Amino acid sequence: MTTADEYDVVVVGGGSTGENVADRTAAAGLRTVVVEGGLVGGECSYYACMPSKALLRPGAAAAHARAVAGVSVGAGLDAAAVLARRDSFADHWKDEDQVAWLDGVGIDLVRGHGRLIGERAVQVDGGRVLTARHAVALCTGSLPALPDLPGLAEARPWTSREATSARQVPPRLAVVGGGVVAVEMAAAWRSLGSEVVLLARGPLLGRMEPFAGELVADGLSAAGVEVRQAEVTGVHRDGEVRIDLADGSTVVADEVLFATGRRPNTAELGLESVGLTPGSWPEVDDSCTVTGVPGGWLYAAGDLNHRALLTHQGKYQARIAGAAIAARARGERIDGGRWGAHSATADTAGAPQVVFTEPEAASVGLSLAAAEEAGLRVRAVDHDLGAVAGAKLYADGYTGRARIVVDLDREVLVGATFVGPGVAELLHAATVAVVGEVPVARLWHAVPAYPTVSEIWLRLLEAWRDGE
Ligand SMILES: Cc1cc2nc3c(=O)[nH]c(=O)nc-3n(C[C@H](O)[C@H](O)[C@H](O)COP(=O)(O)OP(=O)(O)OC[C@H]3O[C@@H](n4cnc5c(N)ncnc54)[C@H](O)[C@@H]3O)c2cc1C
Ligand SMILES: NC(=O)c1ccc[n+]([C@@H]2O[C@H](COP(=O)([O-])OP(=O)(O)OC[C@H]3O[C@@H](n4cnc5c(N)ncnc54)[C@H](O)[C@@H]3O)[C@@H](O)[C@H]2O)c1
Repeated sequence: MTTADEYDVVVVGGGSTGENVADRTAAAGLRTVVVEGGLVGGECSYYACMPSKALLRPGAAAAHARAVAGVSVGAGLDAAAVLARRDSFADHWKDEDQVAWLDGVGIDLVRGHGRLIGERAVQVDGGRVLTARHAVALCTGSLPALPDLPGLAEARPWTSREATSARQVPPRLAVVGGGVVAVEMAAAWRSLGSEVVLLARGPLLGRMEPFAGELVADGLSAAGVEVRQAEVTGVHRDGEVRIDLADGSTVVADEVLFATGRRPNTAELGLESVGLTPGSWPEVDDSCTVTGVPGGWLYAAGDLNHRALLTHQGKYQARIAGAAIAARARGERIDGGRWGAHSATADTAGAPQVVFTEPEAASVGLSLAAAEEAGLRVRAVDHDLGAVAGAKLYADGYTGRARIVVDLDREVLVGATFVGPGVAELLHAATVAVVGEVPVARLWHAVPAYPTVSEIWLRLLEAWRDGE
């Protein structure tokens, strides 16, 4: 027998995105429930951002210390201590704290697998039915996508989950892919002592400026990772793993990580009950309202809508969607214009991302290629980051590069990229410049302190002025 529970808002998926949608709708006085089938907090807390950055930070800290003459650092990392610190950043894979937070802000939690069964109705584990007076927000995230290769399933490959939660350092690790997960996990496990081979079928970090992938590849090679251009044709496990490559050679490893992208977590979500296709990425407008379903009651935010697969962008979409749900519930108009209160404009115009390798790669907005593809009249201005006094002080022999992409018609930045040690914290200034559409002429008055790495801004502006 099923029982019906009526809420104002039903959120399916309590990852970082779902938590933030619920936070906003509950704060607006709407009775909100979160349905979560795993751990409240989702991938970011337990199998993605937090554990991966906890694995990467010790190697980066050691590399930065080694790059300053006179500082003495031991040979390697204490892997057991690094893994223990990682465990604590993953809250030991327990979600009590996040459940307590939901409770504290008055959001109900129903544990189980949620599935749409029609308009404004979600069934949990085939039993209890939750109905929504105003909105259902789908925030079920994405799953690792594995290629269809002979022997792969039987070879029990690592996905991002095993790569962030493994308790032993594999002596030999092969990593397949050239995206963010591949380069970060290659760097992390190399720093912990694994022999790592990275098998990429194209340039690394293909969505960033080309120099980002090149400098990150150099950094990985310098750390001892073997970076190979290769197409994997088959995988077999017989104790160890054998990875066959298109050139006829074979790589042998103890574990193989497939970091080959993501697929939507919608196969078992009941999309067919509202006329959508199971297993697809739901299409949304800028307020994260699903466009294929009439009535404006269904939202999809975070990884699930495929706009920008990043925790901070998912949370941004959650704030936007939560505000849109609240506005519609009050009968107010949606402010959906460019940079409007209910428009996730930054997803396409100003989303920042940091790749936490050594060197780091940090970018916001459009690359030169993406800007040109979008039909903008742009000029890229580059500068050597290592030539800046602050960078020379930061690390002996500092190697890095920076680029701004300037829209020639409006004379504003539409993109910026920094690659080098410690550049992550440079990025937010660029995000403010891009999102604020600050005229280049005004940026001259934003004077970077001497001698910081931020003086790269001055060098870039001089290069722009001098037409280099
Ligand atoms: C290795 C790795 C490292 C990353 N590092 C970073 C980083 O440094 N910075 C960054 O910004 N991004 C990073 N990302 C991306 C980031 O993890 C995702 O963008 C983010 O987790 C998406 O959040 P979400 O809430 O949309 O989805 P998820 O975190 O996947 O949450 C979805 C939730 O829904 C639940 N769920 C799914 N289906 C159902 C259902 N039918 N019923 C009930 N519950 C359900 C799941 O259990 C889960 O808790 C990384 C990703 C990976 C793989
Ligand atoms: N620091 C961060 O911000 C961070 C860290 C990790 C992940 N993430 C997010 O998580 C998402 C997933 O990351 P990802 O690295 O898995 O995906 P990705 O889309 O960034 O990269 C996938 C890579 O796999 C390759 N690939 C795909 N199919 C393949 C095949 N059959 N054989 C060989 N190579 C193949 C692609 O060419 C690409 O290089 C990204 O969108 C990223 O934004 C962010």
